[in-house]
Amino acid sequence: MSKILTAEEVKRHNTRKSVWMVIRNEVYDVTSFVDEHPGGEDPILDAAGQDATIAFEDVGHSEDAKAMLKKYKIGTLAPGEGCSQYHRDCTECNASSDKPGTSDSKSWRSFDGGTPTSLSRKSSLKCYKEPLRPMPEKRIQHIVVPRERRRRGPPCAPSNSRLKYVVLALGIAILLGFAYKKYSSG
Ligand code: HEM
Repeated sequence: MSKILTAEEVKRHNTRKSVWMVIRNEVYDVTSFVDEHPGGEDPILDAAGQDATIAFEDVGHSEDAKAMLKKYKIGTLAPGEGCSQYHRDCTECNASSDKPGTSDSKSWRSFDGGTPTSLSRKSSLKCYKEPLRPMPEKRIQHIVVPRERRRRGPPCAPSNSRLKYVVLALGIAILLGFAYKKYSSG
């Protein structure tokens, strides 16, 4: 069974020595991954000890990256603990007393006393919502196919219809040649 962890515990692991973060209510210890992270150590260290759900999703991590998370999971956030705009499920937020902005708020923002810059873009949202489309699609917006590649065949090749006329004309010429030979000899 998954270990239940509090936001306070996660927050303590916010240095290079120990890097914990929350993504969709699951707690990950990614200390050993900091050096291996293909996106460099900075984004991971920036999110250390915090809820990194939106930071993680915003990058448009691949399915492989999402699958890798499993390896680093160490527990699940205690119910209500991560109730902030980064929370997975709005119904939980709405039902809970510790909504963001309230005086007894237990949101990550109030724990940290501020919103990390990478997350501030969505700070007006109450809950984190699944993006409608996978992020990688968003990143590949314009694929321009060079004009030359769109043509079929080399540019100087005779077109099919022109070839037909040439063959027809040759056939007629041969037939006329035979007919002329026959009448002139006979
Ligand atoms: C905590 C677990 C994390 C894992 C397992 C992980 C894994 C990966 C992997 C495998 C890639 C290579 C590209 C891909 O396959 O998507 C990547 C790229 C990247 N990651 Fe992470 N990542 C994690 C957390 C984060 C966080 C919290 C951030 C914060 C913003 C972040 C920012 C980035 C960036 C900026 C790139 C480069 C993207 C690019 O070049 O297009 N990652 N990550």
